Amino acid sequence: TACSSKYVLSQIHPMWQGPLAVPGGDRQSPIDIIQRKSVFDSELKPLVPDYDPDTCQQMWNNGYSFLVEYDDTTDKSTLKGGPLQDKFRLCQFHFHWGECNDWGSEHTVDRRLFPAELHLVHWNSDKYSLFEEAVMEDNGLAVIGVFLKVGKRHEGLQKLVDALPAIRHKESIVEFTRFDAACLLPSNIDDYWAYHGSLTTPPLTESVSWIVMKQPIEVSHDQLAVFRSLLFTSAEEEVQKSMVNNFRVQQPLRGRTVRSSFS
Ligand SMILES: N=Nc1ccc(S(N)(=O)=O)cc1
Ligand SMILES: [Zn+2]
Repeated sequence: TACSSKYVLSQIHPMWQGPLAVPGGDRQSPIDIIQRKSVFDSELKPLVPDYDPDTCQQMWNNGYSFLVEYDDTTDKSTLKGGPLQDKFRLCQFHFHWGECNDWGSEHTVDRRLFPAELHLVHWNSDKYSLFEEAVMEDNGLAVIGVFLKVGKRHEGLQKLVDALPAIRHKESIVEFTRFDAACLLPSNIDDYWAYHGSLTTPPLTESVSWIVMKQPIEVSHDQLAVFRSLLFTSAEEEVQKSMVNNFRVQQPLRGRTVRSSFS
């Protein structure tokens, strides 16, 4: 298959015929993180995620990825610390992945691609009252990126994998409760890179404080295969398209500095 050869992703996947770069955008995401060019910042504090599993509500297929959505009407599931000055509320998490294990992540580390990447999306509840407001503002959002690599089965992920067949098609939704998003974080959350960037899907707004974990989490080959059983297309459409390669290509750094919390 294309995955066996080192075939360059020359064709732009249908979903990316949209605006590949935002005109005038000079802090777009994702990026390649060049380790030797990142700058250690001793001021970076430990991250403090504090997630309440009771705020987990539903899981749905939005035609780009699948989202696990949290009740963000109160400060029950929050993130603070790290590079952040304010308190941020967890609103959803989702993933990006490839058609095979050779690629799929959005960020890369020294050009290394991972088979998938988790994004935990939070908005600044000290400054704004809705995600929709925060998404337009500088430092309105904080997204934690976690790389997935193929290895042992991830027990916490399995509850989520078991629910995926119920949302195969675009716009399908299923109740999904009592899920602790913290179980998807790596054991070491003190080592991360921090930089200012954007959403990686439309509206591509430059409002994100990115926090990319150094340590990947391990998931099994079979768990990733279930991600690939999802569809971009709704039940009504004649031609069904597998939901794979739902990642954006790396964007120019444009002079930004990537800070590291570790030396
Ligand atoms: N419209 N909401 C969005 C939220 C997060 C992201 S991402 N992939 O940057 O975390 C993209 C869009
Ligand atoms: Zn994402």
